[in-house]
Amino acid sequence: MAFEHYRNLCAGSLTPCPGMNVIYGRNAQGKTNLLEAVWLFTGGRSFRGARDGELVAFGQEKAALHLQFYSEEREQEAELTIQNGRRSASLNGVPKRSPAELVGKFRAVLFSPEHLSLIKSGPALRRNFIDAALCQVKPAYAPLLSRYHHTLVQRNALLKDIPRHAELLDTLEIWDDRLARYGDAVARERAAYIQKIEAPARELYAGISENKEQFGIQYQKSAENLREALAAARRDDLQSGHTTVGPHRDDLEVTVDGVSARAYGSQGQQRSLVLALKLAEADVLEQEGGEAPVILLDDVMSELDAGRQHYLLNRLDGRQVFLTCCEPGAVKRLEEGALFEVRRGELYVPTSGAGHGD
Ligand SMILES: Nc1ncnc2c1ncn2[C@@H]1O[C@H](COP(=O)(O)OP(=O)(O)OP(=O)(O)O)[C@@H](O)[C@H]1O
Repeated sequence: MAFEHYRNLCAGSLTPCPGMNVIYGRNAQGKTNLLEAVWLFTGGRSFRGARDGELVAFGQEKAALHLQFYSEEREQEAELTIQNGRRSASLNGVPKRSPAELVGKFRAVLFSPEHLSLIKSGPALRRNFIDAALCQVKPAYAPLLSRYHHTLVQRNALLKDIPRHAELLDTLEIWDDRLARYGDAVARERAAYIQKIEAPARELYAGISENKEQFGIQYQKSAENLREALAAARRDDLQSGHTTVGPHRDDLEVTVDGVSARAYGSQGQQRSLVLALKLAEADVLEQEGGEAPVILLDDVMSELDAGRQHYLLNRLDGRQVFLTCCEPGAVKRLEEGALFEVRRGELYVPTSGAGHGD
């Protein structure tokens, strides 16, 4: 992996080992920037919600990233450049029309402290958890989801225009049909993914929690038949100026012993559930894609107690992991990994560590 003028990372490269790669350093040195750069090769956007233009180092015009990876049983390489507020990509020397065309090529699972509030946060984070995973499991899902969101934006604009232009009311039918078609497909894919993830997540949760609690997970649709629900909600939608039913309002319900983990789960239970869901995401990605995804753990170890840290590291044995932390000595076993220190945007390989790189 090589980078140039990416956020505070000036110019350098990282040669990781196939197992645990520990990227450590003090706060605000560039550790997360490095993981974010790796994540961009999944074809998605910055996991911090940054605009593309914000990824270019202050005072520079262009950022460049290069990644060599093994996928589809061969060595591949991808390049990303960010210039004029836009990302562009190439794969094995061939320019792509959009970076989204990289989706499904290089696959990764990201686990960061924000995910720890997955159970108790609002539904948007839970929908995002499903969508981010599903885009990689099934690359055709990404354009479907973006068609749904595009149609939703159009319908909402129309809902706001109709009170001033009554003649537009007839066109609402067309948008309802389109939204229902894409929306039903989005909800179907999400529900199928949740079904797939349930068994591995249940097994993982049993392993982490070491007791016999029953784990359950269910995709909750805001409407069974979206076309009918849109018609029924039309008056409300026209009044509020936005669409009140559809997959953008759906949620994910996680239960322990039959009761909502969000409403009743302890903080410990919620953390174990998130850990189980994230590890299950990696298992499903591997099952479906035939290859193990790369695991990106951003600053998550310090948020987990010793038992959960131990479980996580054991379960990830044999996978390629990139983990950021402030102090590798604080977590048992991390010092056995390849160590990379980040200091003010520069990458160093400590001479006493087991790490290697350039
Ligand atoms: N476009 C940019 N150009 C230059 N520097 C940037 C840019 N965007 C962010 N930074 C700098 O990157 C640094 C933050 O890096 P990063 O988020 O990777 O920190 P970190 O090492 O993960 O720290 P922590 O342990 O606190 O999470 C900040 O100093 C910030 O000012």
